[in-house]
Amino acid sequence: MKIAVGTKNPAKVHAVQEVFLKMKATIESVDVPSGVSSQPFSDEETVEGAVNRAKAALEVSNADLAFGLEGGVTETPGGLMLCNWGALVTPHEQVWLASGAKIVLPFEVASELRKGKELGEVMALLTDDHDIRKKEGAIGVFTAGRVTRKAMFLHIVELLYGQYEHQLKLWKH
Ligand SMILES: O=P(O)(O)OP(=O)(O)OP(=O)(O)OC[C@H]1O[C@@H](n2cnc3c(O)ncnc32)[C@H](O)[C@@H]1O
Ligand SMILES: [Mg+2]
Repeated sequence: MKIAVGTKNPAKVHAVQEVFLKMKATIESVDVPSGVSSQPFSDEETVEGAVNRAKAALEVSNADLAFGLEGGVTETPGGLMLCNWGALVTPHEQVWLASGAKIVLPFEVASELRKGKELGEVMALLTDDHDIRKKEGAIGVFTAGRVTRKAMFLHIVELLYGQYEHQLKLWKH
């Protein structure tokens, strides 16, 4: 089985690799456009980015399954929240969706984003680590390392592949 993932970001690629570790699968990571702004600002825009990435990854790789994973933020009554979405697409044009855990961003971080800065930039300045988005990410920093960006995406990939497996079981009956 060949699986594609529409990003080169190791926090996302490693999440997919870990889920398929015990299966005979080859994972191909491909750099594809999200087709949305570099800092998505709603659940709708973030999920659209995930679907675009998955479809583009499938197209360039000819894989059996393709994942698109996208990070963004969304305004809520409790404040600006981190939001993450994943999409799984098949060559039969089926699409499954799943979202990740959400936390409210600290006010200072939220206000920088509302001024138009990207979360990646803000987090790089805050942590003095240019590559923080490829490592524990904002969610890791603000949860004292308990839930890293990879762990959060791993959960999304499990939710996606689990839905696909459930569908396969129904077809066999
Ligand atoms: O290479 P890609 O796959 O694009 O990986 P990315 O880190 O840019 O991730 P997204 O495009 O999905 O995220 C959209 C924006 O939010 C930033 N971002 C999202 N989650 C983050 C996190 O946990 N820590 C730091 N930056 C994050 C990211 O740098 C972008 O500016
Ligand atoms: Mg990006």
